[in-house]
Amino acid sequence: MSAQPDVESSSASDAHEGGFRPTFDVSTERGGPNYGKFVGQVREFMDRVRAALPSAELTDELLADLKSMNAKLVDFETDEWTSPSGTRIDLPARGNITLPPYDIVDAGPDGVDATITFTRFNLGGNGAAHGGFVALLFDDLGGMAAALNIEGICRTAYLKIDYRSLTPLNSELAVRCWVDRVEGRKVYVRGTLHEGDRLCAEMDALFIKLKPGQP
Ligand SMILES: CCCCCCCCCC(=O)SCCNC(=O)CCNC(=O)[C@H](O)C(C)(C)COP(=O)(O)OP(=O)(O)OC[C@H]1O[C@@H](n2cnc3c(N)ncnc32)[C@H](O)[C@@H]1OP(=O)(O)O
Repeated sequence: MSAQPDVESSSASDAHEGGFRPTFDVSTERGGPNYGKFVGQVREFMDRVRAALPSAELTDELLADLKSMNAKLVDFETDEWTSPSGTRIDLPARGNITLPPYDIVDAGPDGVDATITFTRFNLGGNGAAHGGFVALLFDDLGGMAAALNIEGICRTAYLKIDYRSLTPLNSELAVRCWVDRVEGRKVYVRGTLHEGDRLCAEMDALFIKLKPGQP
């Protein structure tokens, strides 16, 4: 972990008055020391499923394995504030398997710099990344840039992506998000995604600072 956003810690039992919790229990321990490797295996599995043409026998075998693994997790469900998948700030994308596994290079009020390598799971068509994953990447990192700039929690009001050139798989890309201007509760955020010098996509987004208790 080189430069993760400075998210304050709060007790999981803190009331948040029905609103988006402004602080949450960050953790580098939940799920154990091998939780990152576990997430890595989950991500590799999703890549391999996307890429594979399994035999009928292998599909049946994997189906049984997956039923067994799902059954093991049933009794360990927890809320979003304490699940390591989303709060493990030492892991790519906070360990959140929903997100592309970006790595934060630098994050602060001036903006967020990160790297991302899209893989087979992120395939859109004909070898390029799906535009929805590009938007997801920008939504999360744009929201982070907004939150760090205003020191408050925001929600996305709009998110506009210009896809300037194809976004490749299996190549490390640089993503940057920064606050362009703040007008009251309105936080205008811009972003870029590059492969080397080549611009793949740009973001223009509006995030709204939530009022106390606002969900
Ligand atoms: C460190 C961890 C970082 C984690 C980052 C995670 C980022 C993830 C972010 C998300 O994905 S959030 C989920 C997607 N977004 C939503 O579900 C939001 C759904 N919409 C809402 O909840 C409300 O519409 C919203 C909070 C965005 C705004 O409602 P409000 O009642 O708080 O504000 P209001 O409608 O009064 O608008 C405030 C100002 O923004 C303006 N505005 C709102 N929506 C707009 C819009 N879409 N376009 C342009 N302007 C807009 C509005 O005109 C007004 O301008 P003025 O102050 O000048 O009058």
